[in-house]
Amino acid sequence: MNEEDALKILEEHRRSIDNIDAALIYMLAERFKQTQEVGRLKAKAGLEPADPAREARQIARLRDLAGSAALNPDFAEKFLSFIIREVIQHHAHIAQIHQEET
Ligand SMILES: C=C(O[C@@H]1C=C(C(=O)O)C=C[C@H]1O)C(=O)O
Repeated sequence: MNEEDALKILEEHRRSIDNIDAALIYMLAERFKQTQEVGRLKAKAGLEPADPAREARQIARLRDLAGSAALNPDFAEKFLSFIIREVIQHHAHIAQIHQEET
């Protein structure tokens, strides 16, 4: 294959990759909207920011889904754990603000 043809194909792949990246950003934004609400709810009710039992269930489920989607389950776990760590930090921050206000 010559370079010109290869560059055309590369461009098509990259257009699709850009669409997927945009979808990921929108999906993450929606997820964080929900988790921020959960953080406020937990702060008001005095619940802990983290719920390790729920996380274990989510990780087991996503590892399973990853396996059937031909995605590396270790990567799926790392990715979800990274997001959850960030969410828990947000929850701890929301709880701290709530405590200072009451
Ligand atoms: C969102 C929650 O809070 C935390 C964050 C989670 C998540 O981002 O999915 C899951 C469990 C909790 O550690 C929750 O309890 O549902």
